[in-house]
Amino acid sequence: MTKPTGTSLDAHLDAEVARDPTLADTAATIRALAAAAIDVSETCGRGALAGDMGAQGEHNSDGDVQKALDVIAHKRFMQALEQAPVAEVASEEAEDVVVLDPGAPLAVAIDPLDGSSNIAVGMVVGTIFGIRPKVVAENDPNASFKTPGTTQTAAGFVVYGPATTFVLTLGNGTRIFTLERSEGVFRLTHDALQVVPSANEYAINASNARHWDGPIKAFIEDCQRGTEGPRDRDFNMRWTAALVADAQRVLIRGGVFLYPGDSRKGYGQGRLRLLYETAPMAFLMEQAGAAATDGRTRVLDLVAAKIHERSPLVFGSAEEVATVATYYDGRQPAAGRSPLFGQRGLIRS
Ligand SMILES: O=P(O)(O)OC[C@H]1O[C@](O)(COP(=O)(O)O)[C@@H](O)[C@@H]1O
Ligand SMILES: [Mg+2]
Ligand SMILES: [Mg+2]
Repeated sequence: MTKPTGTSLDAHLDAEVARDPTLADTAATIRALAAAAIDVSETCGRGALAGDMGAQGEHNSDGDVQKALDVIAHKRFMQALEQAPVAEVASEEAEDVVVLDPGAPLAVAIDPLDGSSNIAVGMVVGTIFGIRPKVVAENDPNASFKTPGTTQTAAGFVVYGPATTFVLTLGNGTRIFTLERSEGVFRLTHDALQVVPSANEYAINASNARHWDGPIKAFIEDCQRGTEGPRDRDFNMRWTAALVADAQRVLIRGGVFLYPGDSRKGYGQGRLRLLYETAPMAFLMEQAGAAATDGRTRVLDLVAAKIHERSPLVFGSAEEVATVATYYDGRQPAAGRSPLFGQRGLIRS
């Protein structure tokens, strides 16, 4: 781990704007989001004392049942973005794009509360955001969100865990800032992260195995076969049910995260949403020397047709992400795989 330098997030943003003055509005927006994140962290930190944060309400646009904390976080971040140079917001918790200051230069995609299934049981949750230039188009209110992830000027996520961390890129590396609660200041603790290219840890919700396509089944099966299979090394598995927690672990110690599309109804493109989950994560990962695809295609090149569009996601150590792609394009030997491979898990080493 790089030694904590203690630089504050504000000082880092000042330095980034000095490096590239076109980032001034992006930096102002990040400052607003960071202030709101501290408030949400306070609420998360009170756990059940803050009330039943997992209480179920309406369904959001993606069909998920909204939890109380989803709505609280959404409202707090929208308040923050009203005070920032932001024209419009695509939020997981709002059906349509929310217009704030039409003349402002930026658009923000946000997952106000990531890992919602963890709320009621007091496990790690987070927030994810991507910032991009506003695009004006006569007949399309969503035009700003119909550009590839490469147009993002910044991306980040917050982890409300044992510590509250603010993970950020403005296109000049990925860094982790940790909240010094006594000061109410985020301070640099992991500078210019570089994700190890190869690692022995994968993250996937293994309960969905029977729903995966052949390449994912084969990739995971080979990880599970360890030294007795073609990977010739043993793997460990983690699944936190919070994308932000898995992403922070991958940034710090490497590994590969997979949320593939599967055969369940509505999961053909997986569970995660391109604009406010996979594209911000992809920017952060690539800026840390890692990779992010939908299994085959670079996530940052993808363009959303709808603001809540889902996309499969594979990210992490670059060699592992590349290895997954070889299972899709048939470069992996099918040797030893029965024609019924995967239906009944016939391979038993
Ligand atoms: O419950 P599953 O299918 O394992 O999915 C877990 C994934 O769903 C998510 O919770 C989706 O995010 P939201 O909670 O913001 O909807 C991710 O954080 C997490 O990686
Ligand atoms: Mg989420
Ligand atoms: Mg969410």
